[in-house]
Amino acid sequence: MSLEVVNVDEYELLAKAKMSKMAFDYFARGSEDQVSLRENREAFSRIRLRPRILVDVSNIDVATSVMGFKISMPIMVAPTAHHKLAHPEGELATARAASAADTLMILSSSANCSMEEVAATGPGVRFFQLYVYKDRNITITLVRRAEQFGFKAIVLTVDTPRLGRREADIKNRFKLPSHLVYKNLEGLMNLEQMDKSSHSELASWADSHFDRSLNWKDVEWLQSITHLPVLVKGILTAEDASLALQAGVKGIIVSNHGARQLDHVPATISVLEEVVYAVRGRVPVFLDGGIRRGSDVFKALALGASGVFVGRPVPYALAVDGEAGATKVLQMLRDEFELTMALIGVRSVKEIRRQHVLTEQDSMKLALISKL
Ligand SMILES: Cc1cc2nc3c(=O)[nH]c(=O)nc-3n(C[C@H](O)[C@H](O)[C@H](O)COP(=O)(O)O)c2cc1C
Ligand SMILES: CCCCC(=O)C(=O)O
Repeated sequence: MSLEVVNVDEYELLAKAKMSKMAFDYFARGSEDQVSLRENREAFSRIRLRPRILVDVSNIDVATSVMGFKISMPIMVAPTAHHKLAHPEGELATARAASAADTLMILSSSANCSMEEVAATGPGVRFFQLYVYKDRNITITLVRRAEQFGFKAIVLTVDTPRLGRREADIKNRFKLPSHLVYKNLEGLMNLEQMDKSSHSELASWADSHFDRSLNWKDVEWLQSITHLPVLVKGILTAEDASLALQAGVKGIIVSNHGARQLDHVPATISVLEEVVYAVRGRVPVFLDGGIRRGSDVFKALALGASGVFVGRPVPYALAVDGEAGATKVLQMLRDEFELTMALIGVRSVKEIRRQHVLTEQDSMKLALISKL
């Protein structure tokens, strides 16, 4: 297929043309009124860049290291469920693309491929994303498998005691096609068993199986059953960042679940700095939500993130062009990030500074000071 895709967003339109309405809406939409979904993007556009000129940028190094693992760039793959809805190779194609880009991937616990299958695609730095189910033995088994199949950390998603209200899925009566399964959970639970209170099978499934009682004590419990580092994904406030540190987590992902959970929460890029401030360098802070350009990556790093994760663009690109599409998404973001660095006058990730960006709050403060 000769397609000249020149930016990440173009994959969304191409994917829409290829996928069923039910599948596309599942990937694309946020919850309720899509306020946070829009805001995740718009908040990036309100941040301005402050380039420095006449810096020798003939050599630029975008490589970094995340929790002790060297990767080629601070751009990684977020856990998104059901990649076989996008492409028959599912998460296997994603894993190959992440490895080829020499970057890190988080495998969703709701993937259509198992940890074992993903591990068998070859070497790669991979974390496993965990939901905690009512039956704790399932969680223990998943953690053991993550250890066994070489996953390097557990990413506990903490913003989903219940599924957010995704009205497109309700209208479309979202249902996973019968040939696709929650591969990591096969044999561990009755996958058919769910209350039918919602027209979305996803919501019914989550509401039947997710443990709504999950709390900070369980974060400590999770760490007590594994030697793998535990990160929490879904922190949006300084208060919770402090509690996460008290609970002993090894990393924090600032995330609003791609605006699919509580609507009207702020964009993740708008709250990153308060979390970074609360954490004060004790553990790495990452961000996901609305990353579509290399300049978004730069802005997140300038505001204190150690790296970012990309969600929807990966399944969109898979739908359009399989593994090659996912590879291209990572390559385009990397190239744009490198170009942004060059035009801003920084040569390595370490040289990115807070002074390279101007937020709305900065502008307000400057305006106030100038009136004094
Ligand atoms: C289709 C889809 C499925 C997702 N599945 C999961 C999941 O299984 N576990 C999880 O922790 N987050 C999940 N997320 C949230 C992503 O990890 C991530 O927070 C979000 O997609 C980032 O925003 P972006 O899509 O704007 O890049 C999902 C998001 C989408 C869009
Ligand atoms: C049952 C959870 C499905 C995956 C998920 O987290 C999402 O669709 O956002």
